[in-house]
Amino acid sequence: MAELSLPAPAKLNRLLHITGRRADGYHELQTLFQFLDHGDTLKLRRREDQRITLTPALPGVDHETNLIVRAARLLQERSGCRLGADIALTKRLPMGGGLGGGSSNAATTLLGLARLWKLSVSLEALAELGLRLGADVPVFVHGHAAWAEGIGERLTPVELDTPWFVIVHPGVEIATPAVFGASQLTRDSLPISMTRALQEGPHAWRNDCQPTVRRLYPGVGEALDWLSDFAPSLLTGTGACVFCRLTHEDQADSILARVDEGWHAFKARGRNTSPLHQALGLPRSGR
Ligand SMILES: C[C@](O)(CO)[C@H](O)COP(=O)(O)OP(=O)(O)OC[C@H]1O[C@@H](n2ccc(N)nc2=O)[C@H](O)[C@@H]1O
Ligand SMILES: Nc1ncnc2c1ncn2[C@@H]1O[C@H](COP(=O)(O)OP(=O)(O)OP(=O)(O)O)[C@@H](O)[C@H]1O
Repeated sequence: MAELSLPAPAKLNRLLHITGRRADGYHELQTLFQFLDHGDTLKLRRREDQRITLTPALPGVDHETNLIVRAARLLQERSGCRLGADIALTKRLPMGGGLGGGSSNAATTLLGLARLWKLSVSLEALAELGLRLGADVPVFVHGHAAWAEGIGERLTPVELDTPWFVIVHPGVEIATPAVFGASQLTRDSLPISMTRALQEGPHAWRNDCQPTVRRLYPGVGEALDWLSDFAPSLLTGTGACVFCRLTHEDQADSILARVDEGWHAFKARGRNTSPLHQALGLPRSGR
């Protein structure tokens, strides 16, 4: 096998609490991660030399800073592998959308290249490597919906409802550090137990970044207000995407038919097992 075509799915933060800030500036979170059956696609082809090529380039992202290239280089360094890869990316996820596109691209690269290069490396080791690239990478590596704590890397697998979602991107790119650096951000939510969060259920779930993002990016507030007329809506991550939960696909279709021009919107189904892990035929992660 010299070539693989693999999904890099989106994630939603179904709930996001900020419970503190560490000395290094990173925030302590509690979140519920779930995957969507929608995302980018990576085609990976093995090279016999050590070059990593990526097409097309992403606007505003240098080759060496692209998370796909960084993930590939990290894996080469860590494993001592002398192979390379030609990688073709089909980008569907908006950048700076809170859907974890870059992190998911990195995780797909790590798992895909480990398979292509026939490396014997555990998911645990790949998740550790991934954490150096971003707080959201480990959940994509482990591949199961999860309750996350720490900076998002301490994961407990969970089973969540798997409804249809409508996801709206209001055409604003939000840099995660801009939200985490905002002075008004709530940083002192009381930690709750995973059991309590799951018992309370989707009706009670909130995102602590939402009030700050509304204030800083009025376009996101408009999308939230618009979508909330159909069903309770929330921000994912630090935005800019907002989503609502629906029981039937045709409810999603009727919302999509009314979306404003200038907004990008799509429907997707929640998935507790990552489409990446399904594509690779990986058994459920043991943690
Ligand atoms: C908000 C979430 O999307 C929730 O899933 C993630 O926690 C963000 O994860 P990510 O995009 O992978 O973030 P990283 O690339 O690790 O960090 C980007 C920047 O966001 C801030 N950051 C990120 C994660 C975190 N727990 N606390 C932070 O304060 C830091 O300023 C960091 O420099
Ligand atoms: N392969 C990649 N795909 C997307 N963004 C990348 C990639 N490599 C580097 N980046 C950089 O990372 C930034 C964040 O991208 P990403 O799409 O992951 O945002 P996000 O969905 O808001 O992430 P999160 O939810 O993890 O905060 C981009 O603005 C871009 O500069």
